[in-house]
Amino acid sequence: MAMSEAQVSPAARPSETGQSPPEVVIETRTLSKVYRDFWGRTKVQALKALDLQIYRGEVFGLLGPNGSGKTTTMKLLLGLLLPTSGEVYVFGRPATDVSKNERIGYLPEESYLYRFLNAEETLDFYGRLFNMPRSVRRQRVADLIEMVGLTWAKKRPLKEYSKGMTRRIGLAQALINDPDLILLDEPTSGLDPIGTREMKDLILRLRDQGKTVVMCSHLLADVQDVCDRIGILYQGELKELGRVDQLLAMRDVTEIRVPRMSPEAESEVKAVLAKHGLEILSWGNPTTTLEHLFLRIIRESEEHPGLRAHGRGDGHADRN
Ligand SMILES: Nc1ncnc2c1ncn2[C@@H]1O[C@H](COP(=O)(O)OP(=O)(O)OP(=O)(O)O)[C@@H](O)[C@H]1O
Repeated sequence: MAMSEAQVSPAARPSETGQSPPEVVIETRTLSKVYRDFWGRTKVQALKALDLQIYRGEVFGLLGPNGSGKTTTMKLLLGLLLPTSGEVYVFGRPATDVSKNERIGYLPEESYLYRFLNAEETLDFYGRLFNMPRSVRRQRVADLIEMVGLTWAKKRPLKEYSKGMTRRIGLAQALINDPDLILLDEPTSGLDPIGTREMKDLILRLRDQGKTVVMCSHLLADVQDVCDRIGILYQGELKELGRVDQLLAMRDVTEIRVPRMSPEAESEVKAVLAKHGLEILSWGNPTTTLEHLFLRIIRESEEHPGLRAHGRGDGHADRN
């Protein structure tokens, strides 16, 4: 993700500006989890000696293949599971201290919501669990429904919701208590490209408000798009950790982008490169992303209903 100076997360700032270190929101120290069977025998070592710090105001992505320990880590952070060994601190308190959960919002991989309640009733119910006064609750519910784009369906029972709509109401529920830390398990799963873009924009908005977001996802393009830092788990071990832009940078390749070149300029540039003994690894027009193309077509179709000329593989791609 190309980040402007203003977008750089607090996690990146100290080394660049010499300011005081960022606030640590999550800290795990040699955190391990073993699932045991009925007789107490080791069944699965789900997490092995995880050392991790996550800072205020960053979007952190936890990646890994199926069964690598992502959900286990989330549950340990929430205090839903107890570690076999090691420590977990959230907001400086042990994860088992449930009072810290008042500052956490959690979107599980599958939301278990009451199918016969509508969106308003669902959020009102969760607002009541947080002892929110009626007037505050009413406003918060309306704001969240608007934020996740479900105003048009707010009176429909959740059993009629599509997977994408269910994901949205799940997110609204996770945000009901205006949490400082938001844990999202597969936030974009089941969403169409528009819903995915909206979810990603929402995550970035939460980050810009100073919230901390930790997300697990198999959708790597989404992770690359929104995460400041990632950790990659494999069989319960942290194999890689770092800033996305730094991990993905190809330091031994130089890329230059200029507006379309004239044939004369092209041959001159090629001559200069040859003079310096530089082999051209690729030359041509860059491509846009499929997400960009899809969103542009939908936007244009909304603005101009009716038949659309298609099949333009002729270089009309967006520049970025
Ligand atoms: N309750 C449980 N009892 C026994 N083993 C479990 C339990 N929950 C998870 N495991 C095992 O722990 C390991 C890690 O599981 P976890 O659900 O944390 O992985 P994950 O990375 O979230 O996977 P996925 O991408 O499939 O959601 C897996 O081998 C899983 O089978």
